[in-house]
Amino acid sequence: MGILLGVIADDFTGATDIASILVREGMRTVMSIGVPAPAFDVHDADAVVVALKSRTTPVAEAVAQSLDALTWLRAHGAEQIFLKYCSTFDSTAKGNIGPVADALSDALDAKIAVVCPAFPKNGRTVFNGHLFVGRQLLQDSPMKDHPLTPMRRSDLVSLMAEQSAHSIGLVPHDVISAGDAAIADAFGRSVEAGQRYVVTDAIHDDHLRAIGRAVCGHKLVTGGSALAMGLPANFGISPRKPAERESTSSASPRTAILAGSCSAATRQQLARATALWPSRRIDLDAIANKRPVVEETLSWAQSQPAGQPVVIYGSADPAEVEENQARYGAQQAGAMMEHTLAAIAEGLVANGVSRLLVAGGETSGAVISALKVQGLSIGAEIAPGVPWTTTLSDRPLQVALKSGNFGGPDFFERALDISV
Ligand SMILES: Nc1ncnc2c1ncn2[C@@H]1O[C@H](COP(=O)(O)OP(=O)(O)OP(=O)(O)O)[C@@H](O)[C@H]1O
Ligand SMILES: O=C(O)[C@@H](O)C(=O)CO
Repeated sequence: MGILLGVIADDFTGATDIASILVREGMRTVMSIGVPAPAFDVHDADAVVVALKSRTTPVAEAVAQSLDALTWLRAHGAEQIFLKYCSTFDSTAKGNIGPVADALSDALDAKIAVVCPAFPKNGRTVFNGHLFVGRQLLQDSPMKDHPLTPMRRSDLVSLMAEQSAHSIGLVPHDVISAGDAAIADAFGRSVEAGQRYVVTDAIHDDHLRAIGRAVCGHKLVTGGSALAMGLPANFGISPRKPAERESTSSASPRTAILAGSCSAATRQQLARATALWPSRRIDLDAIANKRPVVEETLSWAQSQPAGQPVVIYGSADPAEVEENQARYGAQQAGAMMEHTLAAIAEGLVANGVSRLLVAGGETSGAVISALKVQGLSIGAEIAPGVPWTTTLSDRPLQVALKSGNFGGPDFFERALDISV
């Protein structure tokens, strides 16, 4: 028997985010880093999540990678495809959400697909087509200062219309609240009007579950991870009990926290972590000036007490990020920091670190790729959208990939209290 649901995620943290929701809702789920290799073991999975690093790559590359993932997922029986993007609709001026959705819907001959990044438990809601982060419109939230995908508008219909070749509709909250029949009618009208996509409002989880029921049978679904909570039921699968939370034993594995995310949430979490544990800041100028940053950081980490995590971060506030970007270019500044953190991760693992917490989607992509991880199994949830995972490899590592904006101020402390 093949898999039921195939997920194409545009970054690695987003992939673990949706995988943990599918697991919680009862789906046996495996996550592949990149398009699975021929030997990738699907076991008896109901869902496979393919984690790509396609959020900020050139459009053609993102489309090609996503189509490769689609080919693999369909060959393995996927009945429905979910394109997972960020709950803050992170995209560049050229995409990549629209062009990838267009390519997937063309390949699937999908007449309609919803667009719904809402994740109410993490404060992301869609109201009259506008995306909110907490009480702020997306464009007023800290996402306006994101180093790679600054989001300076909030109207999802026009954001999607700019990126896609197709016309876009909106199913507002009153229709969503009116229930399944009203939503199905609205979708039918959108198809008749020739709209390929419908942005759906969603303010709380019940809305997402209703939309989930309404997309039963859609070949393509697009959205944030929370929209996936309603999908397993369409395949006759019901939720499982959440994994038990236990304290880790006193013999904790050697642990490192690596942060490249510059989000307000990560910087707040780092403020606490650096007050608790040995920490070291990575300076972008030092990297640019070819100082031996990786070697120096590794030897510093080796000299720290083994029983405590080490905290290594490049994260900076918006003013400093802006200065760095003016000096080196946004892409180059990001790439220099990502490569450096990835090389540090490789060295740490070689030196015996076996538990890694990584903050930031691009950063996680760089770290996990450098460690040549091929897949992850999903464990206990630390915070909504952030599970512990174990690498599928001969020497398994415990890894948590935290989306920049996820988790409360005590995220890192909580994570270390929860067993994988
Ligand atoms: N001091 C710095 N100056 C400039 N860029 C930086 C600096 N520190 C980190 N960066 C870059 O900022 C980017 C942060 O993106 P990343 O996806 O890792 O975090 P995020 O966007 O907060 O997380 P998510 O995508 O999960 O929301 C990375 O490319 C990182 O290398
Ligand atoms: O949807 C989210 O916010 C996250 O899963 C993510 O994609 C951040 O990179």
